[in-house]
Amino acid sequence: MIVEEGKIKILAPNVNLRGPGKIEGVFYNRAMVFNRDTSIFLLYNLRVKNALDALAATGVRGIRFAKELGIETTINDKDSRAVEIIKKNLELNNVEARVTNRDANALMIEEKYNYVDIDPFGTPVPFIDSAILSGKIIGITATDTATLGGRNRRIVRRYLADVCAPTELVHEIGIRVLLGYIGRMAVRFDLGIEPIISIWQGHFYRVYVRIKKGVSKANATLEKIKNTEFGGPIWVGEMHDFSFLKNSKIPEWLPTKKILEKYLSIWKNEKFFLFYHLPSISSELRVSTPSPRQIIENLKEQGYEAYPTQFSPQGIRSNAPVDVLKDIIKSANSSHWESQ
Ligand SMILES: C[S@@+](CC[C@H](N)C(=O)[O-])C[C@H]1O[C@@H](n2cnc3c(N)ncnc32)[C@H](O)[C@@H]1O
Repeated sequence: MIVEEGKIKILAPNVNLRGPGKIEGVFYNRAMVFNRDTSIFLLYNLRVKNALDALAATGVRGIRFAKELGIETTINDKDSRAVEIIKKNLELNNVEARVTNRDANALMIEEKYNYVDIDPFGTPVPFIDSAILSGKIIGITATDTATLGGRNRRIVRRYLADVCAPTELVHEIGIRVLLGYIGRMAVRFDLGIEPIISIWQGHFYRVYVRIKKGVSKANATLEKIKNTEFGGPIWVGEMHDFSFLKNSKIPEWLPTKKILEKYLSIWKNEKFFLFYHLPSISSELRVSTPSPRQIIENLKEQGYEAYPTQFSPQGIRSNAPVDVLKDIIKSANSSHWESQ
């Protein structure tokens, strides 16, 4: 089957239209178009010279790097059937890239890249050490979201963490477990990390991280990894690079441009550690939940910062203390009844 994505066409022997699934063989996952678009978005704005698509399957991501961005790309998969498909797909798109048939870890230990992409089935843990050593910037997908968020506490230890969060916070905690893990692995090599974008969409997390050399960067990274009331160790620093996001542009041709626009408008201000979940606070107060937009306005009127979050349409990120928020919710409820 031939599928189109962005500016390329892909010969895909197995196509998965929804969710991560467990299809055998070389497969193309339609549910990951947004995931791939975020890497095109990042590299379009960072303008790197070379990149490694370390776990490539059909090669769709790496071929997009080469064709859409003109990046010198190495496309790798340890499965020789995948490598055959990748070569055919390069021909199909009339574009060149280096294709390798190696174990990704062996390749990354030997070679350095401006950007390294790790997009495995399930957990990225087996590839993180070598990705940190190979890439100046790394993009990591994790589809083991239940594990990372602590819903499977038995195996969250895979990330050397122990967390337990209320349902509404599970995905932010999960991303912070992942960032915390990458950070702790980096500091062992006297390296530090700086997140550029952190993403949750349905069944995956995706983080883009700069790897910074030096003891001071490693120390600064450790400062941002702590135990919290929801367990740990987790990343407690910012999840995004706001100056990068502020100056970034979305390429016109991305198939999920509209979705990315929505996310970007949220990421640009997605500050602070965790968020307030309005329905939880309202139910504690036994009142109804006002609209998040109204609460954000009220908080701003009182001089606080307040923003939406990608993790919940009913969530608000703010530097206001919870009591201020409770007062606002209560008065929103009484003015609602007065106006009836
Ligand atoms: C989820 S798929 C990659 C999907 C692809 N990045 C995309 O965007 O469509 C994971 C791929 O990793 C490959 N793989 C698994 N372990 C590997 C290893 N140790 N070294 C290289 N490739 C590996 C598998 O053969 C599979 O094709």
